[in-house]
Amino acid sequence: MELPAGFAEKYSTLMGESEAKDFLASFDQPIQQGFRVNPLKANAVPENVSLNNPTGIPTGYYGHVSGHTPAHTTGVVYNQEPSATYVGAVVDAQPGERILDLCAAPGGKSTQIAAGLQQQGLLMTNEIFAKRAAVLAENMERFGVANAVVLNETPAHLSKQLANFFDKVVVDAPCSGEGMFRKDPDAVQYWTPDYPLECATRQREILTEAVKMVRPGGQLIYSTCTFAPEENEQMMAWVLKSFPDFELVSLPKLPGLEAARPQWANNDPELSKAGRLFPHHMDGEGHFIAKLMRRSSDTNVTHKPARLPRPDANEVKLWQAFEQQHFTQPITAGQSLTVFGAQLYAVPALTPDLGKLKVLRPGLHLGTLKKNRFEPAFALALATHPDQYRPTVALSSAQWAQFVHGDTVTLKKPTENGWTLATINGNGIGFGKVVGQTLKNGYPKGLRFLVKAD
Ligand SMILES: C[S@@+](CC[C@H](N)C(=O)[O-])C[C@H]1O[C@@H](n2cnc3c(N)ncnc32)[C@H](O)[C@@H]1O
Repeated sequence: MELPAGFAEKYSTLMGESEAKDFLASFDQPIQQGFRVNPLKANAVPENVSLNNPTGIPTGYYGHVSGHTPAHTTGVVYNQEPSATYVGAVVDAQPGERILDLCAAPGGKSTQIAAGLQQQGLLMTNEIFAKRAAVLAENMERFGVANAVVLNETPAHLSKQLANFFDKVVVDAPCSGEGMFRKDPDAVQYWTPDYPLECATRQREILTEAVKMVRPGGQLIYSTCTFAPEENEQMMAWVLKSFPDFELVSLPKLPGLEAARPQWANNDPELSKAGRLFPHHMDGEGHFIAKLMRRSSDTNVTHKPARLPRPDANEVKLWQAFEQQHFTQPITAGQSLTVFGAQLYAVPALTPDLGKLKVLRPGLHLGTLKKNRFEPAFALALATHPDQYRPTVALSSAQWAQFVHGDTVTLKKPTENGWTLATINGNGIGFGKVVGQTLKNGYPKGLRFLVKAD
């Protein structure tokens, strides 16, 4: 690979000739692809994929799963570069926590965090760019996440509204992307010797807001996919100096994860608590990960609960009638509901007042309120375990191909009429309305595709 001018020289100076030789040679090695399986789903083992997991991330494997497979369309897998899966492992989300993923699109870390939360607690997932935020929302839906609020905001707006709120704030920072050179040729084009410093300026701005949102005793997880010390060890040295109530904490021992290099910053030995992944030492791309703890203080933090537009009594009745008819147990008991236009959402229990923040999804999209009827949403289908819902219809592979193409599916025998959860390999793929032996297609128009024969 042709590396940008000045890159090899920089790392030869930093690493010394001997290590730099191996490091630079790694750019000519093929990349490793990876994917994670989704523990929120049934049968979370994709078909036709050999499972190979030397990283120690329990749900992470080497390989790639096509977007046009039952496993991908039902949210059983998320394709993610192996090193990137380490960030979620360091976040180590636990059921019940409140977590903010501040730079979240397209959703690799957020879907991994959601898996750890197991639908309990709150994930606020944010992306500053609207188009990327839409992709984030789509991935959260496909993964079947029921306890996420998706936002399209600046870090500064968020920190004004959500100071001291989160148990964990994740900053997977926009960076110079040196660790992605092998995977993304655009990253090579962008790079100049000054680019890491430009990125570092933006990272300091983001971190200045991020620290405000960590509750006392909470954690800040910072990661990049670059080798540049300016964005890594030097950034952490700056955090420790600028925010004295934060301290670095040791990372879990994971294969290939090595200590960061204090000598690339101010020699503070604390910096070695952060971690690095190098492609000449492990089978993945370059990453940096650090975990910081905010020392506890007496700050008494209270946040008002979400104040979102409520559905009227008739609208609530329409949803409850649907819920009673189709779900084996109520799924929104104790949760508040909100309406955005005609769209009904279930708001995650811990959601605070969102003020004037730009909200893309205030929780799980339940469906559309029509005059005297309710139409369930795609997101609800993907978040519903088939055991929770009736009626369901199990599609064959050929019927699944018709369904994701948007075609009407003819069922083998007549089943109960009405809104039916179509499934494949034990997971929901969408709702469709059954009339006799016909399943009318409810697969979203924007997601439809033609399954090509091998
Ligand atoms: C490394 S990517 C995030 C990848 C994501 N966490 C994942 O795992 O899929 C960094 C993200 O930060 C966003 N970003 C760019 N500038 C930003 C800013 N000033 N504040 C917050 N986020 C920003 C980018 O649009 C990008 O989506």
